[in-house]
Amino acid sequence: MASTLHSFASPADLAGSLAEKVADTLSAAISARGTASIAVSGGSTPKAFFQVLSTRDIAWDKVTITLVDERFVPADNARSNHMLVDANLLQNKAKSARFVPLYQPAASVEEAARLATEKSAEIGIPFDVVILGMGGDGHTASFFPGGSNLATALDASTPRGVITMEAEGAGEPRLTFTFSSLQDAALLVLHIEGEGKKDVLAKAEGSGDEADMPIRAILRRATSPVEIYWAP
Ligand SMILES: O=C1O[C@H](COP(=O)(O)O)[C@@H](O)[C@H](O)[C@H]1O
Repeated sequence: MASTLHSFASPADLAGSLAEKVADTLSAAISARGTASIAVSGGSTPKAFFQVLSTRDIAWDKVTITLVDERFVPADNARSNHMLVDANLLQNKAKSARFVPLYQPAASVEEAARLATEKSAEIGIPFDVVILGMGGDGHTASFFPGGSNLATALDASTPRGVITMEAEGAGEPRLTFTFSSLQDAALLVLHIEGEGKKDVLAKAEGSGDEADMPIRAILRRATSPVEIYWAP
């Protein structure tokens, strides 16, 4: 599917524009169905965007927020994506939104993935908004090069849900929605910042295997247009 690059002069300009686009999309879904859903990424990039989005005046009590992926750590661990969302998005007006975590205490990461699949099934299909990030290795969500379940994660025929992923570059074991869960969002966004990430994107947009740069699966096969938001 096609992608569109939206470039901004600064991360602050990007955060304001993306927050407005997301708020409009969520509000339209609420007007149409009475509810809305958004799956966001963690890492370091989205913090400013989360802070601006949290101040937007929409019916947050009708919005369900979840994560596209999570490290297999509790929410009080500094590596937790839940912690990042809690501290920066579930604040201000967005405090009244419902949050569905991917991590929960379980005997194994596989059991945690099963529980997360069960819990997230209530959110509804497709997501209204998905915000993806991208690592310097071309991973997105927790689709890491060399990942233990990468082929399954990227296979369009894999049922929607949360699966596990382990990879050299991932640190802890991961919980990640599958490609099939994310790729048909009403608004599908790739949010990256910095010159380095722009170079990674250019490489990903070139030829090569999806397994080497898994973001290629989204760029090449997502059903929804990919809106790329970039600032230096
Ligand atoms: O580990 C992760 O990395 C990616 C990219 O993070 P960034 O800090 O380079 O923006 C992130 O999208 C993903 O959610 C996270 O688990």
